[in-house]
Amino acid sequence: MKILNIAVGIIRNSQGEIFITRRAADAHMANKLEFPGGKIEEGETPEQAMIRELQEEVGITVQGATLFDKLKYQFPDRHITLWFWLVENWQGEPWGKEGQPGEWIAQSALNADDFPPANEPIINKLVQSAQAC
Ligand SMILES: Nc1nc2c([nH]c(=O)n2[C@@H]2O[C@H](COP(=O)(O)OP(=O)(O)OP(=O)(O)O)[C@@H](O)[C@H]2O)c(=O)[nH]1
Ligand SMILES: [Mg+2]
Repeated sequence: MKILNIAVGIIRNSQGEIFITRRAADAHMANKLEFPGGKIEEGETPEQAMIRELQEEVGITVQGATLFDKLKYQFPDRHITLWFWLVENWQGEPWGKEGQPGEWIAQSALNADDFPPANEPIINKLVQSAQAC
C-alpha cells in the first residue's frame, strides 16, 4: 500500500479562472484534469512542496497562497492526503512545462467528473463559491 502526501495549487487569476492541466496518458488517473502539484518530499512543508511543484510543472513563482482545504482519500492501491492551496499571487505565466496541456477554466464551469475522485468535494466547493459571487 502506498501512502502519499500531495500538495497542489489552485491557481486563480483576477477574472476568476483557474489554471488546469491534464495528466499524462501513462500516469495514475491518466488523462484526468488536475491541479498542478505532486508529492511532498522529506523535510518539506506542504506549502514548500506546492511552491516547488508549481515552479517545476507550470513555471510560476508563487508569492502568496492560502490553504483552501486538506483531505484524505483512499484509492484501492494508495492512501493519499492532499493539501489544496489557493494561489492568487505569482510571477510568470503558467504553462505546461512538462509537455502537459494546460488551460484556464472559469471557476463556475469546473466539472468534478473531469478530475480524480478525491477532488470532488473541492470542485463542488469551488463551483458553489463561484455561483455565490
Ligand atoms: N497533481 C495532482 N494530483 C492529484 C490531484 N488529485 C489527485 O487525486 N491526485 C493524485 O495525487 C497523486 C499526485 O501525484 P503526481 O503524479 O502529481 O506526483 P508528482 O508530480 O510528484 O509526480 P512524479 O511521481 O512523476 O514525480 C497522484 O496519485 C494523483 O492521482 C490533483 O488535483 N493534482
Ligand atoms: Mg504532479
